[in-house]
Amino acid sequence: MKVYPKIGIRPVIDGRQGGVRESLEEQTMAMAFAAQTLIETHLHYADGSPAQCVVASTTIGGRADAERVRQEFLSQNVCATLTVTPCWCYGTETMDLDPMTVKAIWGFNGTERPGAVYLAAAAAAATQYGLPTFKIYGHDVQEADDTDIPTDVREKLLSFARCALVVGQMRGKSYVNIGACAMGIAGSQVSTEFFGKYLGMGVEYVDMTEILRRMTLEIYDPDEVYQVRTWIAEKCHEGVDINTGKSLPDIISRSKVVPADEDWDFIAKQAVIVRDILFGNQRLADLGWLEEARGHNAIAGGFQGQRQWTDWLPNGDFVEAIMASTFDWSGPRQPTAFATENDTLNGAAMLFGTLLTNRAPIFSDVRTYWSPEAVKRVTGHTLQGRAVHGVLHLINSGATALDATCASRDAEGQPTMKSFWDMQPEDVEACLRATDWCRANYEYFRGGGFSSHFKTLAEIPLTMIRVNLVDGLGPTLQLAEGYTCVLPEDIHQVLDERTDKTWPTTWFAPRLGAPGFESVYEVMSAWGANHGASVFGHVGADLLTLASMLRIPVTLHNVDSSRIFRPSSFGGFGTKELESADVRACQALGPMYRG
Ligand SMILES: C[C@H](O)[C@@H](O)[C@@H](O)C(=O)CO
Ligand SMILES: [Mn+2]
Repeated sequence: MKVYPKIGIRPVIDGRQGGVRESLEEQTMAMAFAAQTLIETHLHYADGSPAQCVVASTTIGGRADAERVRQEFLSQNVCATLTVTPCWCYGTETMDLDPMTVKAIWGFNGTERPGAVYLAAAAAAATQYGLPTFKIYGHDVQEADDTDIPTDVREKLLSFARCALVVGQMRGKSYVNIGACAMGIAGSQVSTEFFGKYLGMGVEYVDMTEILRRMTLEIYDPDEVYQVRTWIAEKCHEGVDINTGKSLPDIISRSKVVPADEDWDFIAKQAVIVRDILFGNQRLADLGWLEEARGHNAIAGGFQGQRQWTDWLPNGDFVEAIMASTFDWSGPRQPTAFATENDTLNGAAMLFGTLLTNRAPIFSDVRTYWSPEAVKRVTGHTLQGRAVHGVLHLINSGATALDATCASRDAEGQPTMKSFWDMQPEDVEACLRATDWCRANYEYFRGGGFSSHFKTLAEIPLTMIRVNLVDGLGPTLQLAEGYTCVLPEDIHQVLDERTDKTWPTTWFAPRLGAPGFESVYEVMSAWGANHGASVFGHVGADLLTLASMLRIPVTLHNVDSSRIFRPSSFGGFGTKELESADVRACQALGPMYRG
């Protein structure tokens, strides 16, 4: 039975019996239950289940109560605690001292009993003790009997809980590393220290030959493979074949060992097998393959592909695109952060984005900066609207979710990218109709295969994310909030056909103005690697909060300082230069799972 990571809610109280404690019991518990209701009715786990909290059975008036509650939480997989109080309490005698929980304290802003004073005292202790804690305190004084949660407090409670549940969902799970390093991409050289010490995850190593072993020994559900093959035939429409008419060198024609008309058969098996490697499949146990049935405890993964696979076998683009999407042949289901070229750091960025938003991730090369001048020169078109300052061409074969077509429609009929549990059959059909599957470019992919091909059809808010490893500093995060842009079809064609025209394209314009965001060109220049992972919405503030929980400094972002929500102790490293304070706080704290 799955024990979901939970938010443990700790109602803390002035322990003085004989009047004070008794007079506060009801209000204190009411705060705890109000916070529980807010979180459980607004947040979801990645599998669509409602978020879960566990409220302490008693108020906490001192260390004995605190320990009793800690014991209660032990069996509940509590990854974070939210301490709530309307009054003065005794800081270190009641605070959560567990180094492995993410912490916040909500001090009620009511002046009859000073909840703010406990908040400040406990936060000071947390700073002294190296237990980073988020402070939550309403802007306006409330009546003591007011059980409503003010909007500013709601937003911080939800942001804290949303990010804390991302931390909890990653903890104990695996990045499944299928293959090795792709084409010398440093992010493709997996760091067990990063995944282990910063995310609390394990790395599972699976050689690409495992896919061939399972194909050869038929370690897959033949009925499902048939279902996939049938679905592909019905739903995956082939696009242009740029190999047609080309006299390919002998080295290429000799390299393609799967006949072209059998590529989809091969790919259907590959898709089922890769999913089974990550998550397991009870059907394999029915077929006698007990070990394979258990999977590798994945929450994310990546496939090397290039080049030792794709130089002779059909590529993994279909597998990667479908894994990242909110649906497959069985209908809507949870998307997976699954990195092409096994770029593990972009896989981590995909994971952060999809767990924070419960939307599908987009994996892209940050391929080209198109200045307005260059677009004018080659097309005669003047970029307008959100593209007016130039655009970044986000494009990569493989792991771009088909949701990025933006063919899905929200309740108002507007283009969007949805959570899988909101995907309607017509959304799935629309995403598939907006995608065609082009034969792989044999010059790149000698083994053939098919690549998803589409363009993002709408202007939506988008946040692009990157995790980098910086020697001497460790992991860092970059993010850029902005918008996708829709270029006139003829203009898109000209620009798209100058590069790999058989892959998915998203035109992206980062929001300018913040330091490092002086121009679209500057954003690309500052970006830490060839890849970026993007998700629907402007989620930069939550990414900053999540990064601070993981002690990963953010070295590029365009989030207004008023939206930044980090543990109060980060302010102890300075309040003027927030970026350097962030770096120093993360360095001082070190990774959460430092062993
Ligand atoms: C097909 C090519 O090798 C691409 O995979 C390559 O240009 C990249 O995407 C590099 O990130
Ligand atoms: Mn790439």
